[in-house]
Amino acid sequence: MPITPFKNDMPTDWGKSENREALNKNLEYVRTEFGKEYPLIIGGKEVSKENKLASYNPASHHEVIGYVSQAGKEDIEEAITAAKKAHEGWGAITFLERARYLFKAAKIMERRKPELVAWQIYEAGKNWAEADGEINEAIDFLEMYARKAIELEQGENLVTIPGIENHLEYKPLGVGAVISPWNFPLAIVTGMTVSAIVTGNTVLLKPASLTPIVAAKFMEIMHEAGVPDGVINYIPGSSREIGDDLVTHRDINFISFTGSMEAGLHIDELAHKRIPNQRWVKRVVAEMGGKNGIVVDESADLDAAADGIVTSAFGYQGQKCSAGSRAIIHESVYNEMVDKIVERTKKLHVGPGTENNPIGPVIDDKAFKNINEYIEIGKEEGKLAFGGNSDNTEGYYITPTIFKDVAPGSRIMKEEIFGPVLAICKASSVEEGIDVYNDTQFGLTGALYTNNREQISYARRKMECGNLFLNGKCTGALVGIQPFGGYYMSGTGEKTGTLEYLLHFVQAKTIAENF
Ligand SMILES: NC(=O)c1ccc[n+]([C@@H]2O[C@H](COP(=O)([O-])OP(=O)(O)OC[C@H]3O[C@@H](n4cnc5c(N)ncnc54)[C@H](O)[C@@H]3O)[C@@H](O)[C@H]2O)c1
Ligand SMILES: N[C@@H](CCC=O)C(=O)O
Repeated sequence: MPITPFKNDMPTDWGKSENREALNKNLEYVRTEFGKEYPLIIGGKEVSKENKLASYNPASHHEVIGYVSQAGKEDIEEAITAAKKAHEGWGAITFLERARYLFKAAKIMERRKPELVAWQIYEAGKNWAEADGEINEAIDFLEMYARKAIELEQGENLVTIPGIENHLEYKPLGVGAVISPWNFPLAIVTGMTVSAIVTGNTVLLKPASLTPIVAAKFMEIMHEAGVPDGVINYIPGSSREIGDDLVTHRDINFISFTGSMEAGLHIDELAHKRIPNQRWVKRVVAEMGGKNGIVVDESADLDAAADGIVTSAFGYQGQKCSAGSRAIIHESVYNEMVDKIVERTKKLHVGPGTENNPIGPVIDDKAFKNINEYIEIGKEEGKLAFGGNSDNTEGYYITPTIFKDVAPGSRIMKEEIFGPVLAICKASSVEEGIDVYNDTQFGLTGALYTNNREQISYARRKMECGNLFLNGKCTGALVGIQPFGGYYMSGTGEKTGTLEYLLHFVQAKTIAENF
């Protein structure tokens, strides 16, 4: 079967009654699965532990979604042994053979989409579109990495000289750790894991403790796709208990991490400490946080800019690494823009994702407290223009909150809040606005709204971020269309979904045969 060109998976049309019915049926079905236990999976075997962690519904925090066995140090050893064994066969087959498992998994995911959307809604607190978009992204990663891996098969075209056959081929690194965040519990788990395995490596997957059940669903899909035992070992557990052992283990050759800057830097530092009998310099891929922003010029389409700002700031409650938590607005349209932003935000209803509310709960009690602390800081640093209320009696709800007249260097303009909080400040020109935009440690996503061509060219050169959007929102990058990944303290890596990203997980070997 010839492999067709890559195409992005399409969002579900919720206007169609059959799609709404399928989701409602699955919301009911998934509910009947609440409270189940999920074991570790090591070398294909289920390992149930006494130490279990409950995963809760953030929209209704007395509800347990399920219980997940927690890996201890001994399980890390077992999983590494299983992964090493599995690597003997998996690392030896071709890229094309491995890619076929990804194509198969993409089809299974597509078939199970309404169920996966339902799990996301319950465990991650997403609404329908956010949950659906994540399944699209996971499918896109499977389809894209499969195709990119096939490109690696032929190696590199080398200069030829008579009498010698020269060849460059790509070899896997061996066993690695995949450490994922909670906010994209399917898409990022899928992207990180399959990029590592399609290149011939075997992995230990440590999902985030807040969303391990969606990751268990990913494991089911990869199993159904026929991925051999031991290629992906599922080892949820406390990062405090097992994190350092995993990262420093002599036989872990690479760590693919996505999460906060703090954890990423800790892992990066630890991974590069010398260890006895070291055979590898570990590779660390660390995709980290952001403090993204949108700059608006007086020439911009102000309605489009207000739409973009509100969607970027409050989509998934601002819990995206790409969230646009700052708006930097030209002084001549400042008041008008603030009004437009507030007016749109007022219409965002807060409530559970099951009912498809635009704003759902934040992920847990810790996030709820942290975001509320930032709201208190915001009251000192700016003027509250909207929101500022929260209620955690049933779920962890925070109204989308807007601060205006915030000074450029203030904390809410520089620190990642990871919640529904938008800081707005004034600039006297786009150039000044871009300077303010650039004034953070991060460099993940950014946007400029303007109708001035010179400013567009200026932003192309000067806005320091991995993903720049011109006259568009700064969230929702699509695989293959806007390959994703940041500058500075936002990440070390190449863009996700690309051939270069796959090169993180291989080493090149040249072979010269003289005739
Ligand atoms: N750049 C990106 O592509 C991207 C994508 C999604 C999320 N993020 C970032 O992730 C963060 C939110 O996710 P989070 O709260 O899950 O992040 P986090 O750093 O708390 O946790 C991420 C993962 O790392 C593990 N971990 C934490 N400390 C560890 C340690 N010492 N050793 C080993 N593992 C450890 C966690 O258990 C979890 O699995 C935000 O900062 C967000 O911006 C970035
Ligand atoms: N890739 C996603 C963000 C992932 C991080 O949380 C976006 O583009 O919005």
